[in-house]
Amino acid sequence: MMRASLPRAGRGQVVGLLGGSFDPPHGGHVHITRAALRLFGLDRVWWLVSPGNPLKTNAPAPLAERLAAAERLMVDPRVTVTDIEARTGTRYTAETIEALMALYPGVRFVWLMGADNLAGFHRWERWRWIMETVPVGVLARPEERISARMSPAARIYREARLRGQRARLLGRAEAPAWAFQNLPMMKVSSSEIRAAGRWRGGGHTLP
Ligand SMILES: Nc1ncnc2c1ncn2[C@@H]1O[C@H](COP(=O)(O)OP(=O)(O)OP(=O)(O)O)[C@@H](O)[C@H]1O
Ligand SMILES: O=C(O)c1ccc[n+]([C@@H]2O[C@H](COP(=O)([O-])O)[C@@H](O)[C@H]2O)c1
Repeated sequence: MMRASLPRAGRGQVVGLLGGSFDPPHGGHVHITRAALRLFGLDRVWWLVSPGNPLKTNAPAPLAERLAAAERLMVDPRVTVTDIEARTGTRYTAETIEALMALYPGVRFVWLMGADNLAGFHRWERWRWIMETVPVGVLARPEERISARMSPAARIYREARLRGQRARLLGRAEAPAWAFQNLPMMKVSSSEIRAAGRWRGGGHTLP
């Protein structure tokens, strides 16, 4: 079931995009969203609840259940939970960003992700295009700081990193630009919650 309308954004606004399976959403997602708003100079964050991660083989719980859980958890007027990837029919992040740029001319998008995703970012479809097109904000995640910092993406784009206080300029920066933000970390993940049987939507596997 899809949402009735697309999220709104005005020209010149800076919108952070947090893509994820959110299977289920948890406090770590809320924590990094608030940190990103504060630290990267963002006006809004949209949670892009993914119909399915292209690199994951297990199907997530139904999209409607994940959206509903995300809306219950993330209550902040600056944050919108959206199923926009189901509407645009895009799965790969590069395609999604392309579609959003066409739908929202004049809006500045920033891609957000946890450090675990920076570590494997070079395996994403057209990842260099993403780096060259939108600023990228990376939030520290337990046990992932070193692998993220040593990753091919971090090494190749070393010069484009905004360090320290300059991370606040990320939202207005021209790509390539990225920032790695250390913050008090929350050791929580969707997989742990599913493994503990605390998510009734879990346990779906692809045929
Ligand atoms: N505790 C956390 N700290 C920092 N980043 C996080 C945390 N939890 C999730 N993220 C980031 O949020 C985004 C969406 O995460 P996702 O929905 O895949 O949750 P997850 O907990 O990583 O799921 P799974 O355990 O199934 O891989 C990703 O960029 C991920 O790196
Ligand atoms: O575009 C890709 O190649 C790609 C590969 C892996 C993950 N992603 C995106 O990264 C986000 C986090 O994914 P996940 O499954 O770790 O929650 C989500 O928006 C995915 O669509 C994108």
